Amino acid sequence: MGILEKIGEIEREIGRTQKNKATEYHLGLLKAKLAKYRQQLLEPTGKAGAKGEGFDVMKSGDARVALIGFPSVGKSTLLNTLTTTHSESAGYEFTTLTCIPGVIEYNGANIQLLDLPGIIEGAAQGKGRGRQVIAVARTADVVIMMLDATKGEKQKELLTMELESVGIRLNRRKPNIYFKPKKGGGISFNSTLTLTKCNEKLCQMILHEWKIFNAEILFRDDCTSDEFVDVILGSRVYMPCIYVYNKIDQISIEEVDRLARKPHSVVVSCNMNLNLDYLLSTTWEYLALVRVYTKKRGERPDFDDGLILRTGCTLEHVVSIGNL
Ligand SMILES: Nc1nc2c(ncn2[C@@H]2O[C@H](COP(=O)(O)OP(=O)(O)OP(=O)(O)O)[C@@H](O)[C@H]2O)c(=O)[nH]1
Ligand SMILES: [K+]
Ligand SMILES: [Mg+2]
Repeated sequence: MGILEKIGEIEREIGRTQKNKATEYHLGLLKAKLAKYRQQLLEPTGKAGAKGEGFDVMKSGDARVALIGFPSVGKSTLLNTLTTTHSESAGYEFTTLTCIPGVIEYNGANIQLLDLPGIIEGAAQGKGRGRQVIAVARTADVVIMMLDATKGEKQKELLTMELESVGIRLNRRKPNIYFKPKKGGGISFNSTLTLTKCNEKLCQMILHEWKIFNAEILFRDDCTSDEFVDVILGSRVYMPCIYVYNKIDQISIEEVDRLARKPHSVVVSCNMNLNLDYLLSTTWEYLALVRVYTKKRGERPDFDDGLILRTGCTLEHVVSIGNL
Protein backbone atom coordinates (compact mmCIF):
# COMPACT_ATOMS: atom_id res chain seq x y z
CA MET A 1 0.00 0.00 0.00
CA GLY A 2 1.30 3.44 -0.88
CA ILE A 3 1.64 6.22 1.66
CA LEU A 4 -1.25 8.17 0.15
CA GLU A 5 -3.52 5.17 0.55
CA LYS A 6 -2.40 4.71 4.15
CA ILE A 7 -3.14 8.39 4.81
CA GLY A 8 -6.58 8.04 3.24
CA GLU A 9 -7.32 4.95 5.33
CA ILE A 10 -6.32 6.63 8.58
CA GLU A 11 -8.33 9.74 7.72
CA ARG A 12 -11.38 7.58 7.08
CA GLU A 13 -10.86 5.72 10.32
CA ILE A 14 -10.56 8.99 12.24
CA GLY A 15 -13.81 10.10 10.58
CA ARG A 16 -15.55 6.87 11.63
CA THR A 17 -14.33 6.94 15.21
CA GLN A 18 -16.55 8.64 17.80
CA LYS A 19 -14.74 11.07 20.00
CA ASN A 20 -15.08 10.14 23.66
CA LYS A 21 -12.99 9.19 26.67
CA ALA A 22 -12.75 5.55 25.57
CA THR A 23 -11.41 6.35 22.08
CA GLU A 24 -9.08 9.14 23.16
CA TYR A 25 -5.99 6.92 23.11
CA HIS A 26 -6.88 5.25 19.81
CA LEU A 27 -7.55 8.61 18.10
CA GLY A 28 -4.33 10.03 19.48
CA LEU A 29 -2.41 7.15 17.96
CA LEU A 30 -4.18 7.49 14.62
CA LYS A 31 -3.35 11.19 14.47
CA ALA A 32 0.26 10.46 15.33
CA LYS A 33 0.41 7.90 12.50
CA LEU A 34 -1.20 10.39 10.15
CA ALA A 35 1.41 12.99 11.07
CA LYS A 36 4.17 10.43 10.52
CA TYR A 37 2.97 9.50 7.03
CA ARG A 38 2.44 13.12 6.04
CA GLN A 39 5.97 13.84 7.22
CA GLN A 40 7.35 10.88 5.21
CA LEU A 41 5.67 12.24 2.12
CA LEU A 42 7.48 15.53 2.62
CA GLU A 43 10.89 14.00 3.21
CA PRO A 44 13.24 14.29 0.25
CA THR A 45 14.86 10.92 0.90
CA GLY A 46 11.61 9.10 1.61
CA LYS A 47 10.62 6.42 -0.86
CA ALA A 48 7.30 8.10 -1.49
CA GLY A 49 9.05 11.35 -2.26
CA ALA A 50 11.36 9.76 -4.80
CA LYS A 51 8.58 8.00 -6.67
CA GLY A 52 6.48 11.11 -6.90
CA GLU A 53 3.37 9.38 -5.64
CA GLY A 54 0.26 11.38 -6.50
CA PHE A 55 1.85 13.47 -9.25
CA ASP A 56 1.17 11.33 -12.30
CA VAL A 57 -1.75 13.38 -13.59
CA MET A 58 -2.67 12.93 -17.25
CA LYS A 59 -2.59 15.94 -19.49
CA SER A 60 -6.07 16.78 -20.67
CA GLY A 61 -7.89 19.58 -22.45
CA ASP A 62 -6.35 22.24 -24.66
CA ALA A 63 -3.75 23.61 -22.26
CA ARG A 64 -2.27 23.14 -18.82
CA VAL A 65 -1.75 25.75 -16.10
CA ALA A 66 0.22 24.88 -12.94
CA LEU A 67 -0.26 26.65 -9.62
CA ILE A 68 2.92 27.07 -7.67
CA GLY A 69 3.61 29.00 -4.50
CA PHE A 70 4.57 28.84 -0.86
CA PRO A 71 2.29 26.92 1.50
CA SER A 72 -1.02 28.55 2.46
CA VAL A 73 -1.00 31.34 -0.13
CA GLY A 74 -4.42 30.15 -1.37
CA LYS A 75 -3.68 27.83 -4.32
CA SER A 76 -6.35 25.29 -3.39
CA THR A 77 -8.84 28.06 -2.67
CA LEU A 78 -8.31 29.28 -6.24
CA LEU A 79 -8.87 25.79 -7.69
CA ASN A 80 -12.03 25.44 -5.62
CA THR A 81 -13.30 28.82 -6.84
CA LEU A 82 -12.52 28.40 -10.55
CA THR A 83 -13.35 24.72 -11.09
CA THR A 84 -15.85 22.12 -9.90
CA THR A 85 -13.03 20.06 -8.38
CA HIS A 86 -12.53 20.22 -4.62
CA SER A 87 -9.10 20.44 -3.06
CA GLU A 88 -8.76 20.65 0.72
CA SER A 89 -7.88 24.17 1.88
CA ALA A 90 -6.99 25.11 5.42
CA GLY A 91 -4.97 27.49 7.55
CA TYR A 92 -2.03 25.10 8.07
CA GLU A 93 0.94 24.58 5.75
CA PHE A 94 1.14 21.59 3.38
CA THR A 95 -2.59 20.95 3.37
CA THR A 96 -2.22 19.79 -0.24
CA LEU A 97 0.17 16.86 -0.69
CA THR A 98 -0.46 15.77 -4.28
CA CYS A 99 -1.33 17.18 -7.68
CA ILE A 100 -5.06 17.91 -7.96
CA PRO A 101 -6.37 18.63 -11.47
CA GLY A 102 -9.42 20.74 -12.23
CA VAL A 103 -10.88 22.08 -15.47
CA ILE A 104 -11.67 25.69 -16.40
CA GLU A 105 -13.94 26.19 -19.38
CA TYR A 106 -13.09 29.46 -21.03
CA ASN A 107 -13.82 30.76 -24.53
CA GLY A 108 -14.84 27.26 -25.51
CA ALA A 109 -11.51 25.78 -24.44
CA ASN A 110 -10.85 23.33 -21.62
CA ILE A 111 -7.93 24.51 -19.54
CA GLN A 112 -6.48 22.06 -17.05
CA LEU A 113 -5.62 23.81 -13.78
CA LEU A 114 -3.27 21.91 -11.47
CA ASP A 115 -3.28 22.54 -7.74
CA LEU A 116 0.05 21.50 -6.22
CA PRO A 117 1.65 21.26 -2.78
CA GLY A 118 3.31 24.39 -1.46
CA ILE A 119 7.00 24.71 -2.19
CA ILE A 120 9.65 26.32 -0.06
CA GLU A 121 13.27 27.40 -0.26
CA GLY A 122 15.40 24.38 -1.21
CA ALA A 123 12.55 22.82 -3.21
CA ALA A 124 14.79 22.13 -6.19
CA GLN A 125 17.14 20.15 -3.95
CA GLY A 126 14.21 18.03 -2.87
CA LYS A 127 12.87 19.85 0.18
CA GLY A 128 9.24 19.02 0.84
CA ARG A 129 7.73 17.71 -2.37
CA GLY A 130 9.52 20.43 -4.26
CA ARG A 131 11.14 18.27 -6.89
CA GLN A 132 7.87 16.68 -7.95
CA VAL A 133 6.12 20.04 -7.96
CA ILE A 134 8.80 21.51 -10.20
CA ALA A 135 8.67 18.51 -12.52
CA VAL A 136 4.95 19.11 -12.99
CA ALA A 137 5.50 22.85 -13.48
CA ARG A 138 7.85 22.03 -16.38
CA THR A 139 5.00 20.32 -18.22
CA ALA A 140 2.69 23.35 -18.00
CA ASP A 141 1.95 25.87 -20.74
CA VAL A 142 1.66 28.68 -18.21
CA VAL A 143 2.69 28.88 -14.56
CA ILE A 144 0.65 30.84 -12.07
CA MET A 145 2.98 31.81 -9.26
CA MET A 146 0.70 32.58 -6.37
CA LEU A 147 1.99 35.01 -3.79
CA ASP A 148 0.63 36.25 -0.49
CA ALA A 149 0.02 39.97 -0.99
CA THR A 150 0.68 40.59 2.70
CA LYS A 151 4.17 39.10 2.58
CA GLY A 152 6.37 41.23 0.35
CA GLU A 153 8.56 40.20 -2.58
CA LYS A 154 10.74 37.62 -0.84
CA GLN A 155 8.55 34.66 -1.89
CA LYS A 156 8.69 35.71 -5.52
CA GLU A 157 12.48 36.03 -5.49
CA LEU A 158 12.98 32.68 -3.76
CA LEU A 159 10.62 30.78 -6.04
CA THR A 160 12.11 32.36 -9.15
CA MET A 161 15.56 31.24 -7.97
CA GLU A 162 14.34 27.71 -7.28
CA LEU A 163 12.90 27.47 -10.79
CA GLU A 164 15.96 29.10 -12.37
CA SER A 165 18.21 26.54 -10.68
CA VAL A 166 16.45 23.73 -12.55
CA GLY A 167 16.45 25.46 -15.91
CA ILE A 168 13.00 27.05 -15.95
CA ARG A 169 13.10 30.58 -17.33
CA LEU A 170 10.08 32.71 -16.51
CA ASN A 171 8.76 35.31 -18.95
CA ARG A 172 11.92 35.26 -20.99
CA ARG A 173 12.35 34.57 -24.66
CA LYS A 174 14.58 31.81 -25.88
CA PRO A 175 17.91 33.55 -26.61
CA ASN A 176 18.25 34.24 -30.30
CA ILE A 177 21.59 32.52 -30.77
CA TYR A 178 22.35 29.95 -33.45
CA PHE A 179 24.67 27.28 -32.08
CA LYS A 180 25.81 24.16 -33.87
CA PRO A 181 28.62 21.85 -32.71
CA LYS A 182 30.79 20.67 -35.61
CA LYS A 183 33.25 17.81 -36.30
CA GLY A 184 36.11 20.15 -37.17
CA GLY A 185 37.06 23.63 -38.35
CA GLY A 186 37.42 25.31 -34.98
CA ILE A 187 35.00 27.87 -33.63
CA SER A 188 33.38 30.27 -36.03
CA PHE A 189 31.85 33.23 -34.22
CA ASN A 190 29.56 35.83 -35.77
CA SER A 191 26.94 38.32 -34.69
CA THR A 192 24.38 40.37 -36.57
CA LEU A 193 24.74 43.34 -34.19
CA THR A 194 27.25 44.88 -31.79
CA LEU A 195 27.46 42.78 -28.63
CA THR A 196 27.67 44.65 -25.31
CA LYS A 197 27.20 41.82 -22.80
CA CYS A 198 29.23 38.98 -24.24
CA ASN A 199 32.05 38.50 -26.76
CA GLU A 200 33.89 35.91 -28.82
CA LYS A 201 36.65 35.34 -26.26
CA LEU A 202 34.19 34.70 -23.43
CA CYS A 203 32.17 32.31 -25.60
CA GLN A 204 35.33 30.40 -26.50
CA MET A 205 36.30 30.08 -22.85
CA ILE A 206 32.83 28.85 -21.99
CA LEU A 207 32.93 26.31 -24.82
CA HIS A 208 36.34 25.03 -23.73
CA GLU A 209 34.84 24.50 -20.29
CA TRP A 210 32.40 22.09 -21.98
CA LYS A 211 35.21 20.63 -24.10
CA ILE A 212 33.69 21.96 -27.31
CA PHE A 213 36.38 23.06 -29.77
CA ASN A 214 34.46 23.08 -33.04
CA ALA A 215 31.18 24.92 -33.44
CA GLU A 216 29.32 27.55 -35.37
CA ILE A 217 27.88 30.44 -33.34
CA LEU A 218 25.72 33.30 -34.52
CA PHE A 219 24.38 35.88 -32.05
CA ARG A 220 21.24 37.46 -33.49
CA ASP A 221 20.57 39.41 -30.28
CA ASP A 222 22.61 41.23 -27.65
CA CYS A 223 22.57 38.20 -25.33
CA THR A 224 24.44 37.62 -22.07
CA SER A 225 26.94 34.83 -21.46
CA ASP A 226 24.37 33.16 -19.17
CA GLU A 227 21.98 33.02 -22.09
CA PHE A 228 24.74 31.55 -24.25
CA VAL A 229 25.23 28.82 -21.63
CA ASP A 230 21.47 28.16 -21.71
CA VAL A 231 21.69 27.64 -25.46
CA ILE A 232 24.65 25.25 -25.20
CA LEU A 233 22.88 23.20 -22.54
CA GLY A 234 19.55 23.12 -24.36
CA SER A 235 16.96 21.53 -22.02
CA ARG A 236 15.80 24.93 -20.81
CA VAL A 237 12.12 25.66 -20.52
CA TYR A 238 10.87 29.15 -21.40
CA MET A 239 7.65 29.55 -19.52
CA PRO A 240 5.10 32.34 -19.42
CA CYS A 241 4.33 33.17 -15.78
CA ILE A 242 1.62 35.24 -14.12
CA TYR A 243 2.41 36.54 -10.64
CA VAL A 244 -0.88 36.38 -8.78
CA TYR A 245 -0.99 38.36 -5.55
CA ASN A 246 -3.74 36.80 -3.44
CA LYS A 247 -5.42 38.02 -0.23
CA ILE A 248 -5.70 41.64 -1.33
CA ASP A 249 -8.62 41.88 1.08
CA GLN A 250 -5.91 42.12 3.76
CA ILE A 251 -3.96 45.11 2.41
CA SER A 252 -4.56 48.81 1.72
CA ILE A 253 -5.88 50.03 -1.61
CA GLU A 254 -2.58 51.88 -2.20
CA GLU A 255 -0.68 48.63 -1.78
CA VAL A 256 -3.11 46.82 -4.12
CA ASP A 257 -2.50 49.51 -6.71
CA ARG A 258 1.28 49.21 -6.36
CA LEU A 259 1.24 45.41 -6.80
CA ALA A 260 -1.16 45.58 -9.74
CA ARG A 261 1.29 47.79 -11.64
CA LYS A 262 4.13 45.29 -11.48
CA PRO A 263 4.99 43.47 -14.71
CA HIS A 264 3.04 40.25 -15.32
CA SER A 265 1.06 40.68 -12.11
CA VAL A 266 -2.61 40.19 -11.29
CA VAL A 267 -4.06 41.04 -7.87
CA VAL A 268 -6.92 38.91 -6.53
CA SER A 269 -8.77 37.73 -3.48
CA CYS A 270 -9.83 34.11 -3.88
CA ASN A 271 -11.87 34.22 -0.70
CA MET A 272 -13.82 37.29 -1.74
CA ASN A 273 -13.93 36.51 -5.44
CA LEU A 274 -12.17 39.75 -6.39
CA ASN A 275 -10.69 40.21 -9.86
CA LEU A 276 -10.82 36.52 -10.82
CA ASP A 277 -12.37 37.39 -14.20
CA TYR A 278 -9.31 39.43 -14.98
CA LEU A 279 -7.09 36.54 -13.90
CA LEU A 280 -8.93 34.28 -16.35
CA SER A 281 -8.62 36.69 -19.26
CA THR A 282 -4.92 37.21 -18.49
CA THR A 283 -4.38 33.45 -18.35
CA TRP A 284 -6.06 33.12 -21.73
CA GLU A 285 -3.82 35.82 -23.14
CA TYR A 286 -0.67 34.15 -21.73
CA LEU A 287 -1.73 30.78 -23.10
CA ALA A 288 -1.95 32.50 -26.50
CA LEU A 289 -4.70 30.22 -27.67
CA VAL A 290 -6.87 31.18 -30.60
CA ARG A 291 -10.11 29.76 -31.86
CA VAL A 292 -10.46 28.93 -35.52
CA TYR A 293 -13.84 28.25 -37.13
CA THR A 294 -14.00 26.02 -40.14
CA LYS A 295 -16.72 26.21 -42.76
CA LYS A 296 -17.65 24.28 -45.85
CA ARG A 297 -17.86 26.09 -49.16
CA GLY A 298 -21.19 27.86 -49.47
CA GLU A 299 -22.18 27.15 -45.89
CA ARG A 300 -22.13 29.33 -42.80
CA PRO A 301 -19.36 28.64 -40.27
CA ASP A 302 -20.33 26.63 -37.23
CA PHE A 303 -19.55 28.98 -34.34
CA ASP A 304 -20.34 26.31 -31.76
CA ASP A 305 -17.53 24.05 -32.84
CA GLY A 306 -14.24 25.90 -33.29
CA LEU A 307 -10.76 24.47 -33.14
CA ILE A 308 -8.48 25.60 -30.32
CA LEU A 309 -5.00 26.31 -31.61
CA ARG A 310 -1.86 27.93 -30.40
CA THR A 311 -0.75 31.28 -31.74
CA GLY A 312 1.82 30.80 -34.47
CA CYS A 313 0.29 27.66 -35.95
CA THR A 314 -0.23 27.62 -39.69
CA LEU A 315 -3.00 26.71 -42.09
CA GLU A 316 -1.33 23.33 -42.49
CA HIS A 317 -2.03 22.53 -38.84
CA VAL A 318 -5.73 23.27 -39.39
CA VAL A 319 -5.84 21.15 -42.53
CA SER A 320 -4.09 18.23 -40.87
CA ILE A 321 -6.50 18.36 -37.90
CA GLY A 322 -9.44 18.58 -40.34
CA ASN A 323 -8.23 15.42 -42.08
CA LEU A 324 -8.02 13.35 -38.92
N1 LIG B 1 -7.81 36.65 3.67
C1 LIG B 1 -7.77 35.75 2.70
N2 LIG B 1 -7.48 34.47 3.01
C2 LIG B 1 -7.44 33.58 1.98
C3 LIG B 1 -7.69 33.96 0.64
N3 LIG B 1 -7.55 32.87 -0.13
C4 LIG B 1 -7.25 31.85 0.71
N4 LIG B 1 -7.19 32.27 1.99
C5 LIG B 1 -6.94 31.47 3.19
O1 LIG B 1 -5.58 31.03 3.21
C6 LIG B 1 -5.49 29.76 3.87
C7 LIG B 1 -4.72 28.78 3.00
O2 LIG B 1 -5.49 28.49 1.85
P1 LIG B 1 -5.18 27.21 0.95
O3 LIG B 1 -6.07 27.31 -0.23
O4 LIG B 1 -5.22 25.99 1.78
O5 LIG B 1 -3.68 27.53 0.55
P2 LIG B 1 -2.67 26.60 -0.29
O6 LIG B 1 -1.76 27.52 -1.00
O7 LIG B 1 -3.42 25.61 -1.10
O8 LIG B 1 -1.88 25.86 0.90
P3 LIG B 1 -1.03 24.46 0.85
O9 LIG B 1 -1.84 23.43 0.16
O10 LIG B 1 -0.84 24.17 2.31
O11 LIG B 1 0.25 24.78 0.15
C8 LIG B 1 -6.91 29.32 4.14
O12 LIG B 1 -7.19 29.57 5.50
C9 LIG B 1 -7.75 30.18 3.23
O13 LIG B 1 -9.05 30.41 3.74
C10 LIG B 1 -7.99 35.34 0.37
O14 LIG B 1 -8.23 35.75 -0.76
N5 LIG B 1 -8.00 36.17 1.45
K1 LIG C 1 -2.93 25.55 3.48
MG1 LIG D 1 -3.35 23.58 -1.12
